[in-house]
Amino acid sequence: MGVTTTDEIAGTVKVDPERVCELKAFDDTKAGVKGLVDEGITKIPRVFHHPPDEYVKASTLGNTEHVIPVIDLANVGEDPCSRQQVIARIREASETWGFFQVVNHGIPVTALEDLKDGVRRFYEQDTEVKKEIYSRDQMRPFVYNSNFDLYSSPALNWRDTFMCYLAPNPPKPEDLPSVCRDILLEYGTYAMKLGITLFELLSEALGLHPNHLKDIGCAEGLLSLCHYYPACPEPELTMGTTKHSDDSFLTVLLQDHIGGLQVLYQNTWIDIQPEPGALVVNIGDLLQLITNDRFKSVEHRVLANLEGPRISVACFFSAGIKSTPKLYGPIKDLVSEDNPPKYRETTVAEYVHYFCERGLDGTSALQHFRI
Ligand SMILES: O=C(O)CCC(=O)C(=O)O
Ligand SMILES: [Fe+2]
Repeated sequence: MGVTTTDEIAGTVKVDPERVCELKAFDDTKAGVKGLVDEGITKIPRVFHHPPDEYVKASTLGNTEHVIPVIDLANVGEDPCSRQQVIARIREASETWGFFQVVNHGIPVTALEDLKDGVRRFYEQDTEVKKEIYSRDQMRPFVYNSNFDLYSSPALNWRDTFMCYLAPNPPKPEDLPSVCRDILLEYGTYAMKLGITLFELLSEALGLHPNHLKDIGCAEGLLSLCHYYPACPEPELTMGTTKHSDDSFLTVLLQDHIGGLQVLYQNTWIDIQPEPGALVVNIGDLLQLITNDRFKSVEHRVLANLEGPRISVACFFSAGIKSTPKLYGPIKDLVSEDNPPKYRETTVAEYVHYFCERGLDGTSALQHFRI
C-alpha cells in the first residue's frame, strides 16, 4: 500500500514525506479524530482537507422532488398483495436510486437505540482504555482505528470506526468491548434475519426464486462498521466519509438524527433524511455486478457536521470472504444475447481486496471488473 498524494499541477501521483509524517503522527496518538476534538482544536489539520466537490446539492436547489423512498415492510410475510407492492417499490428503488429506507423491518426500535448508545459508550470511554485496542491488524476479531485507508487515501475523513464480523462466525463475547458486547451480538442476529428477508424480496424483484440470492451465498458474511463522526470545527473543509460505493452485495445502515448522508443522483447530492426507527438499505457493488447493472450500486458520502457526534452502524452483507473460493459473475438468468455479461467473474475476496487496497479515492472499483 503506497502513501501518495495527487500533484495537481502535473496530474500525477507522488509521495509527500511531510504528509506521511503528519499521517503517522496522527495515527500514533491512537486517539483518532475524537482525540483531536478532545484537545479542543479549532482548525483542522491539513491532512483532512478535501478538494472542493464538483456536484450540486439538491438542498441548495430547494429541490424537494427527490426523496429516497421509505418502504413499509409490515405485511410482506402475510399479505401477498402488499408483498407484490413492496417488491415493485424495491425493484424501482434498486434500479434507480440504489437506495431505500425500510420501516417495520422487524428490528425493535429499542434495539436500534441501544445499539447507538452502545457505540457512543465505546467512543466516549476513557481514551487510555481505547488506546490499548487501537490497531490496523485486520486479523483481529475487533478492529478499532481512524480511517482504514489512512495511508492510501488522498484526504482523511473526520471519522473514527470500529469493525467486527458478525457472521458467518460471530465473535466470542470476550473479544468484544464490554460496553457494547451484548447489543452488538443481539443486533447481528436481528440484522441477519432482516438481510435474509431483503434478499428474498430482491430475488423476487429480479424475477428469480425467492431463495436465489441467499442460496448463492449473498448473506453468508456480515461485517459491521460502527462509525463515530465527532463535531467538526471546519466542516466545509473536510468530509465525514468520502464519496464511495460499497463493496458488499447489500448494506443495511442505521443512522442517528444528525443527518449528512447523501446519495449521488444525476450529478446532484440528495439528502437521506433521518427517519425515526428506519434503516437505510443500499445495493452494493457485488449486487450490481451479479445483476449485470440491473440494480445500481450508487455513490454516497457523509458530510462533516458542526453539531455531532453523529453515530452510524453499517452492516455489509457479503460472502464469508476468508473462506469462499466461489466465483461471482452476472447471474445466467439475467443475461441474454441482447444483454451479454458486462463483468468478468471474481471472488468476493479478490473484489474486497482490490477495493480496500485503493481506499476511498472517489472512484468506483467496479470499473476494474468490467469486460
Ligand atoms: O455513516 C454513514 O451514514 C454511511 C457510512 C458508509 O457509507 C459506509 O460505511 O460505507
Ligand atoms: Fe457506504
